[in-house]
Amino acid sequence: MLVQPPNAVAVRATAAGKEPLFSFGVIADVQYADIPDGRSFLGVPRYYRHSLTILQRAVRSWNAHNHKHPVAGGGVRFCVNFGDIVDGFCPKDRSLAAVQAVVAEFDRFHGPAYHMLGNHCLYNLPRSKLVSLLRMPSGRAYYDFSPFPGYRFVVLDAYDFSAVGWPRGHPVAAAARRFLDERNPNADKNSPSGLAGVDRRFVMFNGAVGEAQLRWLDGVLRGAARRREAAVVCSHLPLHPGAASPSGLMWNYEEVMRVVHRHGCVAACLAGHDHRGGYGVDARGVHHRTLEAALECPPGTDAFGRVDVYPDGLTLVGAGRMGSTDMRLQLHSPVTELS
Ligand SMILES: Nc1ccn([C@@H]2O[C@H](COP(=O)(O)OP(=O)(O)OC[C@H](O)CO)[C@@H](O)[C@H]2O)c(=O)n1
Repeated sequence: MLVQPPNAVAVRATAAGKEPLFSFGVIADVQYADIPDGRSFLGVPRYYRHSLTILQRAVRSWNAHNHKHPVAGGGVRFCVNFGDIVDGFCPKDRSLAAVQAVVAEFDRFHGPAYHMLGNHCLYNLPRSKLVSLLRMPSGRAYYDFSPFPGYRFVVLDAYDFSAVGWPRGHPVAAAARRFLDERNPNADKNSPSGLAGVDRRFVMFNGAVGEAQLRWLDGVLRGAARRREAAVVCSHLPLHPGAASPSGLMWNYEEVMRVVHRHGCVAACLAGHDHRGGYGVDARGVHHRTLEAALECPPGTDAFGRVDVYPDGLTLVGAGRMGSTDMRLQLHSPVTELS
């Protein structure tokens, strides 16, 4: 059975020729640092300064769209930054200034910016400091908000259970380290060498949603389903093997997706982290879009986007290296049994 949110009633038109209900801006993996260009561990060029220019162009584009389309209730109402605001190579005495420089660019956007934590954020600054600098509305790194009647956005903390971002000796860091030791035999736990298929996700630069956050997610989605809201889940780490390389996935993506599928109200899961980007639809009809990184765009190129939300789906309008993706609503009846 197809379940639709209240404002989907009787509207089955495609995006063409229709005004969106509202739009939001997206950008991922800015990884800004005021340092010369470099390369990833695997040799992919990274443009640490140019990524800030891309963010500036993104903000100008979102603001200009609102100027051109001053639709009542519509327009680019907010933007979402999918994490890794600063790069791990940023000299640590300049981490704070780098994050502040990026936040200052988001402040030029004429609406709220919603952030999430990535591994590179946590290489630079303590999570409590980041939660405050990034003005996370709940005072913690996971939260939800409703930007438009009938819609709910959920932001996950993908490093809630992780070996990064917790002080040495912290019980979470110690437990996450034991978790990795049991699954990754390499001395360097950032290396997926020898791991096969989705087991390649068991590396230190990934993490998981912890038990308390899973219970919170269950409650938020239960409430959304009861109110017949359509939900969008935002996470630094991708949640579907069809939309990312195995080494980029969240450790417990299956557990998170069981909660997501249980309520039948999630239209799409959006993510960053896997810089090449990806897209797939899972067996329950949930769209998974991993966004291309700003960091790996050579000067003169871009990677950011705008998502137009229609009663029957979401359309990502990508700029530059961020491809456009049409995601029609396929919400299903809730799954009552865990599979
Ligand atoms: N095989 C590897 C890969 C990486 N590392 C080290 O791990 C740290 C994080 O890697 P990095 O590529 O910078 O992580 P990102 O979050 O930018 O990107 C994630 C991937 O794209 C997911 O698909 C860094 O210190 C690397 O040197 C490693 O040791 N061995």
